[in-house]
Amino acid sequence: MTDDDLISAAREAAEQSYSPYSRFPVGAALRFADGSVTTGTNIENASYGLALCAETVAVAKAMAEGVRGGLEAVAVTGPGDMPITPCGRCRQVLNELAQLGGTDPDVLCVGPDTVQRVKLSDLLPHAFGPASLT
Ligand SMILES: O=c1ccn([C@H]2C[C@H](O)[C@@H](CO)O2)c(=O)[nH]1
Repeated sequence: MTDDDLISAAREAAEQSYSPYSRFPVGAALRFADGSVTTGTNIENASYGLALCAETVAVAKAMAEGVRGGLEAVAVTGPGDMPITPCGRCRQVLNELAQLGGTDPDVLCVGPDTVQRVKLSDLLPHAFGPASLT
């Protein structure tokens, strides 16, 4: 699974977006050390503030299947002209899984023509996480 494959998986996930309110479909794909990939997309709600972001859905799917570590890379895609960077809540949710497994994943923020690669620790420096509670 190359980075391009991961980006394709995120774009494919966005095709299932339920975003009738924002009309802003987002896709996320998580790649793990064993080569497996878990995807997510944003799921909105008539009570607007209850929207679930694509990255959060992907992390929840993976953890509900028992995954607790090995997060190596994350790709996030959106419909706009700019690369999508995970929102603050999603950074925190991604950090939980990353810190649990002792990894600092690459986050591929995907735009129409460009991909910005950043470390999660650069998106969320000085993170509060499970290690903070020990
Ligand atoms: O990192 C982000 C930022 C936003 N969204 C979704 C939430 C909402 O459904 C839509 C517009 O904000 O995009 C995500 O899925 N991930």
